[in-house]
Amino acid sequence: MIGRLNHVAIAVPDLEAAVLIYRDTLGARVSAPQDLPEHGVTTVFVELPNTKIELLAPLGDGSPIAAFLQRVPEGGVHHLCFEVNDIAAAAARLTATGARILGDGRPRIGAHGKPVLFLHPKDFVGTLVELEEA
Ligand SMILES: C[C@@H](C(=O)O)C(=O)SCCNC(=O)CCNC(=O)[C@H](O)C(C)(C)COP(=O)(O)OP(=O)(O)OC[C@H]1O[C@@H](n2cnc3c(N)ncnc32)[C@H](O)[C@@H]1OP(=O)(O)O
Ligand SMILES: [Co+2]
Repeated sequence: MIGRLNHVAIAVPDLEAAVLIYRDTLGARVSAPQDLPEHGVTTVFVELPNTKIELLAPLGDGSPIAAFLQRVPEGGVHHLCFEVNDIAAAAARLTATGARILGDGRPRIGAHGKPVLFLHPKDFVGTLVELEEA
């Protein structure tokens, strides 16, 4: 069911510092920051030949990454995003197995303008999983 690895997300306390590391120290191509108020994050994408790294900083009150950054103040790997062809079919299959979809269970439009949903890390060997419709 899952296809390509769309991105690996890293939650960071300081987006500018993280951009310097990826752009200047590691020499990667880095996008401009994008505020996504409906997701409570600001994102920067690092473009690699085979996938992307999503740098995530909290935006506004009640950001879903706030508690994570309290636990890991220096930042760390936050989620993996896999592509699926049909997100409604993927959601139906996953809920049938008992996996928990986070939020209201319905896909929302993600950073690439496509529907995304998130799966509870406790159901996926301790890793928060995002699915994005390809
Ligand atoms: C726009 C976009 C895009 O790419 O298109 C994005 O990615 S937006 C990316 C930001 N949006 C999201 O992440 C949306 C989905 N995420 C959420 O709803 C939340 O972050 C949760 C995953 C529910 C976690 O929330 P929070 O940390 O406040 O809850 P909590 O403290 O009760 O955590 C419950 C348990 O899950 C663990 N836990 C929390 N976050 C985790 C993570 N990222 N990876 C692995 N485990 C994690 C905690 O340690 C805790 O374990 P213990 O019970 O053992 O202590
Ligand atoms: Co993501």
